[in-house]
Amino acid sequence: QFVSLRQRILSAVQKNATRGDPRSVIRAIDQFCSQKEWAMNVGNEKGCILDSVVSEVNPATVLELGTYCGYSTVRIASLLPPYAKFITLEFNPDFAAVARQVIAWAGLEDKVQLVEGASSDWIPKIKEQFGIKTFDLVFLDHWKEHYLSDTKLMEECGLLRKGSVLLADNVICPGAPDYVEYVRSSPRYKSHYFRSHLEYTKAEENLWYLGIIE
Ligand SMILES: O=C(NC/C=C/[C@H]1O[C@@H](Sc2ccncc2)[C@H](O)[C@@H]1O)c1cc([N+](=O)[O-])cc(O)c1O
Ligand SMILES: [Mg+2]
Repeated sequence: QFVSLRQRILSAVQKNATRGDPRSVIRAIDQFCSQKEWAMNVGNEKGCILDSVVSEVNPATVLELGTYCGYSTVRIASLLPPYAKFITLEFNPDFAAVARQVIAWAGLEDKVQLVEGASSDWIPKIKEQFGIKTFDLVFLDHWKEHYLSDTKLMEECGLLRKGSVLLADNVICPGAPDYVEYVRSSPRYKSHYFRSHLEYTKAEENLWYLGIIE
């Protein structure tokens, strides 16, 4: 019968990765997506940039928008200090179900809370539901047309502070032009981009790094 791409990614992890070894989970997904079928994981090239930003920020609180199969969730969670609080929001229950199993295979289920639902519904509830004041790091990788509205919503909900870092995937491809325009023209943000390539391809892409300066 038909097996979905997300199921094939999960099977590749269960077949080729070692339980409790996050790096082997990442490698298994990257091998599957570069050799068998493309999927919209952030991938290894941009993933290394993500790793360096996580290591540099060394965040106590992290929010990921768009879990998908949990690839970037595993990359981030494997680098966090023990006391860190990491929330990842996923709208699609089928992707959430696969991501939970990928995160568990990596042995990181205690490091991250996967919350199902829409970011626009959950962002206003995070403070009281999870006891988080502000986020040190936010990784945006969900619907590109929601980057701007969700960033404004996080500002309005007081979830961002001076020093918070926002890292956005796909500002070139598929693109988030309104978001780039807003942050580039806002005095609140110091921004720059990391040149890279679209996952598993040679297409030009950037990760968009934003530091909140006031
Ligand atoms: O479309 C892309 N990503 C959209 C990702 C969406 C993910 O986030 C939620 S939506 C949601 C909504 C609200 N709250 C949480 C999650 C979806 O269920 C999916 O898991 C994309 C596309 C390409 N590409 O090349 O076409 C490359 C990429 O790297 C991409 O990230
Ligand atoms: Mg992406």
